[in-house]
Amino acid sequence: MPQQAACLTLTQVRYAVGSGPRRRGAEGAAVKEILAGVDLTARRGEVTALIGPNGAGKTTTLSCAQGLLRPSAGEVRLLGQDPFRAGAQLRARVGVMLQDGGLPQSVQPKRLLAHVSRLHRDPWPLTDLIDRLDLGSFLTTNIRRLSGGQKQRVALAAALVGRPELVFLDEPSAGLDPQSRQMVFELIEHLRGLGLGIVLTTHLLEEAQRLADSVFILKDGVVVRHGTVAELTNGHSSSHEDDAAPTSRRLVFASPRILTRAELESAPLPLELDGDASNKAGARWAVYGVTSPQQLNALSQWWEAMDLMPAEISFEARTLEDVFWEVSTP
Ligand SMILES: Nc1ncnc2c1ncn2[C@@H]1O[C@H](COP(=O)(O)OP(=O)(O)OP(=O)(O)O)[C@@H](O)[C@H]1O
Repeated sequence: MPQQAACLTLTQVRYAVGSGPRRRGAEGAAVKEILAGVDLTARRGEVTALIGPNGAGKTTTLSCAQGLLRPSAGEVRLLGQDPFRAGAQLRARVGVMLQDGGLPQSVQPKRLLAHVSRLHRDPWPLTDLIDRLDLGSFLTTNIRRLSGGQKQRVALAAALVGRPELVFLDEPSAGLDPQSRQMVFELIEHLRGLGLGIVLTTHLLEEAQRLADSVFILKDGVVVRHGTVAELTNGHSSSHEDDAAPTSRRLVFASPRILTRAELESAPLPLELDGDASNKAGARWAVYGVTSPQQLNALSQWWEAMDLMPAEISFEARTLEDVFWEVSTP
């Protein structure tokens, strides 16, 4: 498949507080580097997900990408322009949905959307947007009185009403119930089909795994891994830290009984409870880094030493969540 055109590129973007071009003269100011050289490309017709632990710099990256913050160094090109210097014309081509919604509180969604719609030359037909996001039942309720999930959907509608070429979504499905989340997923897939570039941050790794064409994992202000979900979960990352990426799948076994601390400590390879399971009879344990028959043998000897016959053994493909944990754990 031919590669889609880039709609956003960040090249070695740095952002520091307590320094920066305007404050260079302020001697002795403590400098905190929040972004330490972020490289990122987002393409039209693709969903690009930015994931990473709290404080990794995701929101700061989006703010630099949108031109809300001026990087201390590096380059941002948003639809071919520098977003920090660009005028209203560029802003009209970009939709932004902020993490806290950023909505006026004492307005009804209907009035807000009609107002935003009038600001654009070729707005999305409001009836269609209202239908797709199921806003009909609370269109005339003041935004202040809406639930968190309803506000999220209004914020998403406001970001889309101008038919942007690129949309930034900061945690678009945070706080949504499963039904609303599904609605938002379907809308994002629809937007991708229309050829929009979609850049989103999320803490929901299933969401990134399901939606994203391209994933960037940020940690301590740098991209530590990036690639498609398949590339990342197979251990092939396009990042410069490639060499450190493990290439194994994980082995999962079900233990017929609780494992003692001493038994866990004597395991030949790192062991973790699978998902949100607890250490009980029947619990599934994941073993990472099984890449050779020798390691499999060591594991088997460990089971023998503990007189433990697993109720189930399987190799499973790694998920984005596994990759995330590998990257985020110190
Ligand atoms: N203006 C500022 N002054 C000082 N520190 C800041 C400033 N802006 C952001 N930070 C710090 O920079 C780090 C990155 O913040 P950012 O909001 O970009 O992270 P994030 O990945 O979006 O986090 P979260 O997942 O919690 O939303 C945090 O430690 C934050 O406290």
